[in-house]
Amino acid sequence: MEILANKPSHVLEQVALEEFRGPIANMGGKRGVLNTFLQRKVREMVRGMCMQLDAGNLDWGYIMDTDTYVNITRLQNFVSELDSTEPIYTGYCSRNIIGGGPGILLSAGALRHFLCPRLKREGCSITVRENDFRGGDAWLGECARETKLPFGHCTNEPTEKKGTYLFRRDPPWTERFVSKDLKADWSTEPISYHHVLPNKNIQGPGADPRCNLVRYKHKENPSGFITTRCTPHMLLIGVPKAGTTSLFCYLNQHPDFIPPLHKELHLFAPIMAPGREIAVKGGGRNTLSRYLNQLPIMDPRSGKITGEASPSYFYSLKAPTFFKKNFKTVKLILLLRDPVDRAFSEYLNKLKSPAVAMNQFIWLKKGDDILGGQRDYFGRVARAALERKRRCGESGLVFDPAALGRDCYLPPIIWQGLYHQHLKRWVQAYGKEDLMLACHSDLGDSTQDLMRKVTEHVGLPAFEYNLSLAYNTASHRGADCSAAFSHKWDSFSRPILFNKLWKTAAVSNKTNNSVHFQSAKKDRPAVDADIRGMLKRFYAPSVAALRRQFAEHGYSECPWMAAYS
Ligand SMILES: Nc1ncnc2c1ncn2[C@@H]1O[C@H](COP(=O)(O)OS(=O)(=O)O)[C@@H](OP(=O)(O)O)[C@H]1O
Repeated sequence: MEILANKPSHVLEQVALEEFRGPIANMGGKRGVLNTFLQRKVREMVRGMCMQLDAGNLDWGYIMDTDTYVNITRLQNFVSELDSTEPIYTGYCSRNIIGGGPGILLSAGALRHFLCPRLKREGCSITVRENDFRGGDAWLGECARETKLPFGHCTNEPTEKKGTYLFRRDPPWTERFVSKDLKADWSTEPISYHHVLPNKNIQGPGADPRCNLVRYKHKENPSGFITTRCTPHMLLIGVPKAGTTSLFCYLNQHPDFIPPLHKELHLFAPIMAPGREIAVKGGGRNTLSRYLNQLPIMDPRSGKITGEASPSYFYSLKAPTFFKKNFKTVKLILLLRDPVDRAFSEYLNKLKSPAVAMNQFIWLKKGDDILGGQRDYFGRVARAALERKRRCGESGLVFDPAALGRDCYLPPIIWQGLYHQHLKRWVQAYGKEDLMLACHSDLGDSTQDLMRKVTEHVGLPAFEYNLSLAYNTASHRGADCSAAFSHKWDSFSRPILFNKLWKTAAVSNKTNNSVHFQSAKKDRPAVDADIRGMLKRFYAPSVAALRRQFAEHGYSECPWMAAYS
């Protein structure tokens, strides 16, 4: 017995497209083009089966796409109880056709006596409709009706015993989203299911526990389908200017890590004002779905994970509990840098843009020469921070730009170094097994060791990273290396927002990114010794509190901490 499992090969698609280039160009509406292509594709697949039949090579034909999972042994068992000379047209029965997703089974009888003679004569017509989704399965359904080929052997009809669905519309890991009466018994593996990534190495329906599956409806997907996503399994939560770009870009090299649309998706963006949570871009109810659309689509059986790096999360009041509740399997990483070096790096970065600098060093007056130099401006920031702390007390300092007029305002460049205030929320929500604390200085000579720990922490197999370059350094600023890794996406896995936002940008960035944001690990200008002294005095109590937190929760200290006592 031969089953011709007819996945659309590139050749077949090419043929369909080549033949169709003219009509497609004249058709205009996207749906119409898609419908026509899909219908044409299935017609070519059935034609291929007819040729095999004529050559005496076919008992059964099975039409499926690259996103269909099929257990061929189960399929063979299923057909072994049927007579291939009978006209059989079956699979997932949907109204009066066989739905295409999980595959369509056609017997030699159905092909020989119904479909093939018709295709050889006038064929079945291709329907072009603009606003109606009519895929290849609908075409085959109409063709079957025209030729009076009956459909049957449905295993998903309401009368069937629960759990006998053999051709399923969705993979087992989406089961919990399916309404109760449709729930199947997955202990018996079905013949096939739809909505998987093409992955030839996968056996069986077991899902990866690292995938925390969520289902949501989103506007961006033109088909309007409900979508499932794994929430990020890894989050690099901070701190800004601690080498987060390098760490994230190194991790992107791992073959089992699939990158998101770009670094810093910013589900929370509290930098300008902790407490005033600003969920960037979109806002409101669509925020989470927009966020998820920037993540790749993961097959939970693929052994791969995704994650993202938004250093501002560390300062969010809501993020720790939100992630705990909604991103259930998440592994967090926090890199901490000496707060004075961190502030200086931020200062050097913000100097690039006077407008941003104005925002950051907000107590400077309009007309001040912001780009004047370290001694003037970084020094003024340091002096003002100390003076304000003396006058207002640490608890009296305000971080909200709404309080700009008040003399106790402390701008982000400084308050972001008060780590102890923010760490407490994270250690309350997460234990050591989920929250990894590391030091910026680990990115020096011991980067390989740091990456080994990171890899282990996020549950990936060991990997030898290329750590020769550093990203986002003072001489080569830029926070995004995802484009350099976008080859890891295929048409299934790539983030939905990719199409909208990145179509052209990604292509032009691809080459740029791999060189532009990288440099040799160079020294940047040193912090002036007096200014360092001032800021050290400012941060000393905070670092002391941080050390107590580290001790209490069993973390190893960073080398710079002792220098603050
Ligand atoms: N491998 C390695 N070793 C040592 N230092 C490194 C490395 N990679 C990045 N860096 C330094 O980290 C600073 C940038 O940090 P981030 O990428 O976290 O910045 S950002 O918050 O994403 O903008 C930036 O610090 P400054 O140069 O002091 O500005 C980078 O030089």
